[in-house]
This record gives sequence, C-alpha cells and structure tokens, in this order.
Amino acid sequence: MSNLIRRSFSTSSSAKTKVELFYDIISPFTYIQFELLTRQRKQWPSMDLRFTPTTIVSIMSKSENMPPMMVPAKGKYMMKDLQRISQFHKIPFKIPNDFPQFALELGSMKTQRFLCAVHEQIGDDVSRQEQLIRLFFQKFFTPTGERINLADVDTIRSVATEAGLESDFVQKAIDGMTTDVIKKKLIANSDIVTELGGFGLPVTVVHTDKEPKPPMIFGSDRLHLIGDMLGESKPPVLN
Ligand SMILES: N[C@@H](CCC(=O)N[C@@H](CS)C(=O)NCC(=O)O)C(=O)O
Repeated sequence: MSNLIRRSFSTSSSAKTKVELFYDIISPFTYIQFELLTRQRKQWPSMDLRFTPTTIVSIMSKSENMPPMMVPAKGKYMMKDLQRISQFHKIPFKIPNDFPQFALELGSMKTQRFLCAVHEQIGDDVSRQEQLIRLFFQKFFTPTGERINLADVDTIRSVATEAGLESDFVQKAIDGMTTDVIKKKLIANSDIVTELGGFGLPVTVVHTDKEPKPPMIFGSDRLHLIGDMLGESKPPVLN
C-alpha cells in the first residue's frame, strides 16, 4: 500500500481518530460535507478533523469518471437535490447561475493550488484552514447565485485577506501556486483519493487501524457510517 495513504500527521493525538476531508471548492456536495463534519465536532469528541486540498478534475480523469452534470438527467436532479439538502441542513447555499459553464471552462485549479500552498505554510493549523475554506465556499455558493471567480488571482488574494491571512503570507502562497512542488502536491493528494478507490468528491477518509486500508466514504450523505466507524454512539446532527 502506498505510504501516502497511511501517512503521519504532524500533530497527532492518539486518543482521537483522524477524519480527513478531501476537498475542492468547486464541488457543491463537498461544501455540504464540510459544514456537516465541522458541526459534528461537539457531538463526536473522538474525531480529529483534517482538511486536504485536492482537485476533482484529476480525480475524475484518473478514475475515468465524468462530472454528473454531463448527463442531463443527473445534472437536473443534482440541482434539485442540492437545493433540498442545503435547505434541510440549513446551509445558506445556491448553485452559481452559470455553474456548468464556469466549472467546465475556468474551474477551481488556481484556488486549489493556492489552498495547497497555504496548507503547506500553515501546517496543521486546522482552525485557520477551516476559516479560509469556509469563506471560499460561502463566496462561491452564495444564496443569490452570484459567485466569485475561483480562477482569478486578485479574487483569491482578496478572499484570503478577508479570512484574516496577512498580506505577505498570502503573497508567499500566491508565489507558491505556480511552483512544481505545489502543482505536484495537489496531484499527489488527488492520487491518494483514487488509490483508495475514489471517483468524485467529497471523499472522507477515516484513519482507523481496524481495516487494512483506511475506509474511504464518498458523498455527504453517509455521516452515520463515519460516526459508526469512530465508535460514536450519538447520531449525527443533521439540522
Ligand atoms: N450522493 C452524493 C453525491 C455527491 C456528488 O454527486 N458529487 C459529485 C461532485 S460535487 C461527484 O463527484 N460525482 C461523481 C459521481 O457521481 O460519479 C452526496 O449526496 O453527497
């Protein structure tokens, strides 16, 4: 098994189990899972939640999958489904008015490279990561349908600054975005997902030792299984 899959995290607490959310800001179901998992912290004290930036384009291509919206019936259902579940979970959300076109033509690669560079700089400061990731999701899936441009460096800079990152820190991450180290790191993160059998997002990996490979959960609708893998008896808080 690849040592990327069973890797060590720099700050580990043996009493807790790492639950790793692989994310890409362009993925609406990942926004849902991000909010649901962060809400679960209080309910599930054994969970040590971590975030890993990835790119859905690479995951789809390596797994020979394609975006659900390429199949018209799936695309239509997905829009309705997202509207229903975001309302049910009380997450302020709307799919951007030009979502399919934006996703296919511009996409989130620049933002994901930026976030990857930020992760490298901050290390395991999960609360700073969380604040930044949430702001990107909120500004892309606004309740009005007006989105930010995830492919624009000035926009990325302004979101990061609004999230409280210092300007020289942001500049360092922007410089990092174009380096081979960061580009390769983002692809390596995506390879972990496909090596575990992933074909889309969100992917949540529960780092238990109970199975030969850490289990990989696809989707934002399997929270009860994650709780069960953690040995938590309290059910997830859904709304
Ligand atoms: N049922 C899942 C659907 C998740 C989903 O459709 N994710 C998209 C990206 S936002 C994907 O990667 N789909 C791949 C596929 O369905 O094959 C959920 O509720 O979260």
